[in-house]
Amino acid sequence: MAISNKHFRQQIIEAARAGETTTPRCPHAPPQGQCGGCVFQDHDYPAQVAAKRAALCSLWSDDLPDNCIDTLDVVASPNPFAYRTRMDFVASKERFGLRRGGRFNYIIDLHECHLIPTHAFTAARAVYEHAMALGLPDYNLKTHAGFLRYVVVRRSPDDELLLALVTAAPEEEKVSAEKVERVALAALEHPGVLGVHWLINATRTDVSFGEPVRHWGRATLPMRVGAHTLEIGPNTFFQNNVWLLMPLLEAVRDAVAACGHAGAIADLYSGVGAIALHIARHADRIVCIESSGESVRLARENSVRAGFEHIAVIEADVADALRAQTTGAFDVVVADPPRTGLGPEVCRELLRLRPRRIVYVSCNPLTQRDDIRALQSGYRLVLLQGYDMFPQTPHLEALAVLDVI
Ligand SMILES: C[S@@+](CC[C@H](N)C(=O)[O-])C[C@H]1O[C@@H](n2cnc3c(N)ncnc32)[C@H](O)[C@@H]1O
Repeated sequence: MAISNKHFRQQIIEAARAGETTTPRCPHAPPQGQCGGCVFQDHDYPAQVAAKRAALCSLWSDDLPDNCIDTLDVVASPNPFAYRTRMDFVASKERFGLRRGGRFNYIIDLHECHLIPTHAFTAARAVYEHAMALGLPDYNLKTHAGFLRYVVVRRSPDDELLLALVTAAPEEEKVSAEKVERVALAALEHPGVLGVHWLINATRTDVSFGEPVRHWGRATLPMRVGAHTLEIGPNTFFQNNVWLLMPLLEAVRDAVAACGHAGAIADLYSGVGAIALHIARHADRIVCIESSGESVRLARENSVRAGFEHIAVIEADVADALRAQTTGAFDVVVADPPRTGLGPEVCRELLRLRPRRIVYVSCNPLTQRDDIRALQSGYRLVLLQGYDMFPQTPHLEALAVLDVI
């Protein structure tokens, strides 16, 4: 049955709302508030996880036998609050916060947010207030006038912080630069803040990334994950849930290790190398493929710092890089694509390359299911497990393991 992302999310929301109610921790969360960041904070966390499990089972009901559906599980987040490693707060029309559910241009002015620790929210809000006090105008999403677009806070498992002011191109460069510097230097005084970036997004596109202009303090944030520390930058991706990060990486590592020591493993969509470092001991050679230049540079530095000389990081589009490989080039492939999934082209290349095992981490179960269907002429699904990386929201992550037929 064809199902849209919207329908899938709605299914989760409705099922969670059928569960036990509880008092939301945050006054901005529904039903009292209208913040779109948390959709069902007023419902028990176990009911949220059960709703995600039910939606995953229903999604797979046509493809898997009943006994597999019965054992399908979603791993709960050990803590459903203060879990995020990144929050992107919008600054617009004298408001600082998140969008109202379903409304692009209506920002809920937040005075607390429980998806990140209190000190992380306080530091981000202080940046906004200081910028406003200095007369750096926030950004109007409709007219595109103004300057400060987002305050982004990245947070490590050790609760250290890297902040970014994402702005439009300044009209008066020198005056704006001086004011941004004052905001950044004051932000560095907040507990846990290691560094502050100024990023410029001069386009009309509403994204919370930008061209790095300058930074104060540290340029990167150390993310200590298990035995390794990975440096991340202001524009790099990192897994979003500090509490489930290690369980997910361990499950990926176990799925890789179960194949025995490999000659070569490909880590597709490798980011700054979080997965590569955790599976490094299980192969003679790891080939990471990643399109973001900033992530590629950091992945190389992270591998060297971890003492691994057998990790190569290729800056390329995954489909292009796979096309250049010969059949049998990789014993195992790990893939962790963006929400759009692998897509038909990458699936075609994987069928041609025929790795023994594909370990597929996904933040979009719908595209993951489509990709697995596209791979079924050469692969059978041997494990599927949900991970609630995004409590209080209708999103979930899923890990699939496929073996060659
Ligand atoms: C979901 S993240 C996974 C990152 C990494 N595996 C981790 O665990 O931190 C997806 C990554 O794929 C990269 N990416 C997106 N499209 C790509 C493409 N077509 N080719 C290569 N990399 C891509 C993004 O820059 C991002 O780093």
